[in-house]
Parts: sequence; structure tokens; C-alpha cells
Amino acid sequence: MIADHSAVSVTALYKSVGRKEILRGLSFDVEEGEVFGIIGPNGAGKTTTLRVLSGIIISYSGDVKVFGENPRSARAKGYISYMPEDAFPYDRLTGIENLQFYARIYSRGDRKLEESYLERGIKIASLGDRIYDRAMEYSRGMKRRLVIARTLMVNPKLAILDEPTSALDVESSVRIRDMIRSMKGNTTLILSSHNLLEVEYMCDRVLMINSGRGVKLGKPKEIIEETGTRNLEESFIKLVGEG
Ligand SMILES: Nc1ncnc2c1ncn2[C@@H]1O[C@H](COP(=O)(O)OP(=O)(O)OP(=O)(O)O)[C@@H](O)[C@H]1O
Repeated sequence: MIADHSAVSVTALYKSVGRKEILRGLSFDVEEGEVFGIIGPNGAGKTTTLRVLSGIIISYSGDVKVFGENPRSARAKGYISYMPEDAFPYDRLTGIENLQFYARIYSRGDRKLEESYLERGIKIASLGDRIYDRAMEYSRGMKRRLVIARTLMVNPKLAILDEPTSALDVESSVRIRDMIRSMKGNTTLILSSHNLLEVEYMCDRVLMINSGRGVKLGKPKEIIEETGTRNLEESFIKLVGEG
């Protein structure tokens, strides 16, 4: 059953590669406008889950819907903006040329829309005058900000960010975090992260997974209370640590 306010609905999602079971019956819903975090140890299946939601992985069993549509459908693809863990800019283009390139593609000839995407992208990337430098001259953190900007500038209905703040220094992380929080409402955001303090701060709800199974789903505050811990990191260790 898909509730009207569901942006994403996942029921009994299984994914195997060869004989290896990667996802073993994940079920969860993401409400429209939510910032939803997927957390879990290395190899838990976070990236695989995000790739299913983005319509990149098409062979799986279970029911997955994005705004009521199959994620691989053209309609769903129009709603989703996905940033993979290893996303990178075009090194030979400047920061602004990178954004222009994507703004042009996504605005499909609408010059006004192209301008507004670009303006938004520049703001999100907040690279100052360095936006006129070629991306090959950027630090890892600057490249990251550029690809996040390119993902979010198009005002997607659903943004899927795989580890958005990895490789970012404190200041850049804070900037991205605040920006993600400020998008709340218009865009539904699903992100994965290993930084649980950040997840606690940013996410309305969190799905904790381990070995492809859901371990816990809820608001960070509720999970912390239920587990009798001081923060999400401690809850995580209590629920997932030491198998
Ligand atoms: N194409 C594939 N072929 C074989 N195994 C795969 C494939 N893709 C993922 N896996 C395996 O599935 C498991 C889950 O991988 P996934 O990348 O989804 O985990 P993750 O939670 O994102 O991990 P990390 O935190 O390290 O990024 C891992 O054991 C990984 O080796």
C-alpha cells in the first residue's frame, strides 16, 4: 500500500549477485519532504539500495516505487537526481562550465530555467572566485561541493546522495549540511553517511541496515531514547556492533 504522502516505498527488497545476497528483505517508506538517512557498516548494502532507488540497478526482487512509479521508468527518472559516492566533475572544465553543462541539459532549452539552475548551483557550490578555475585544480572537497551543487541545483523532487560529505573538511561539511536542511520540504532527500552525528543532525528519520537487513527505523531521537544511549553513534554500536 502506498500512502499518498510517500515519496519512496520499498517492500521486501532482495538483491543478489551470483550466490551473494546483498539485500535481504528491506522494507521502508520515505515521506515526501523528508530528509532520510541510510546508515550501516561498510558493505551493509547502502549504495546498492540507493542504486535500486535511482533506477540504476534494475534486477532485484520486491516492490520499489518512487512517487508511485517504477524507479527505472522515464517518469521516475525525471523526478530523481542521484549523486553516486564516486561522482566527479569534468576536470577540464571550470566549475562554472560544469554547472552550465548540466543546467543546459536539464533545462531542455528553457533559458530562464537554465539561468535559475545555474544561479542556484553557484550558490550551493559556494566556491567564490574559484568557480572560474578548472576543476582539475580543485581540492577533493571543492570537487565534492561542485557535484553536490550539480545534483541539487535542478530542484529535484527526490535527491539521492551517496555519502555527500565524505572527504569534506569541517567548514564544507557544515555548509553542505545546512544547505541540505534548508532544502527540506521542497525536495525529498535520501542520503547515506558514516558520519552519524551529522545524520543525527540532518535526518528526520534513519534506517539502520546491517548485512542487507533493516535493523532499526525511526527518528534519531527515538532510536537514541529506545536504546538508552547518548547519541546515534552509541545506538549504532549497540544495535549493529559486534554482530
Ligand atoms: N556488483 C557487485 N558484485 C558483487 N558484489 C557486490 C556488487 N555490488 C556490491 N557488492 C557487495 O555487496 C555488499 C554491499 O555493498 P554496498 O556497496 O551496497 O555497501 P555499502 O553499505 O554502501 O558499503 P560502504 O559503506 O563500504 O560504501 C558488499 O559486500 C559488496 O562487496
